[in-house]
Amino acid sequence: MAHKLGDEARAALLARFPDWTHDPARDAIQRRFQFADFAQAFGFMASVAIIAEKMDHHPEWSNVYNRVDILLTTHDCDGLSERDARLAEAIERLAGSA
Ligand SMILES: C[C@H](O)[C@H](O)[C@H]1CNC2=NC(N)=NC(=O)C2=N1
Repeated sequence: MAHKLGDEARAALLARFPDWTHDPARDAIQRRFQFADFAQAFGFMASVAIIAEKMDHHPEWSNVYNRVDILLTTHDCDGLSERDARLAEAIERLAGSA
């Protein structure tokens, strides 16, 4: 069972991922990624999808051409959990190598 982050842990997560913005209403973090073209964007999404499935933790996302908007939150606890931090970490790594 995922546990919702407390205030201190949430602040630490937000500090760790400065390129992500916090949505207080959802208790979620979100970020826009921009790629050279659709193929790059979709390849990134495919890589994220594989990792998300392995983690059993999935993004809420949308794609328009070369843009991918990702929102992370944990539905099981209706807010941010350590699972979101782990997935954000993996997404940042993939984006860095894209
Ligand atoms: C049954 C399945 O393990 C759960 O629904 C998983 C799937 N992926 C998930 N993804 C996210 N973002 N939050 C969850 O609580 C969650 N739960």
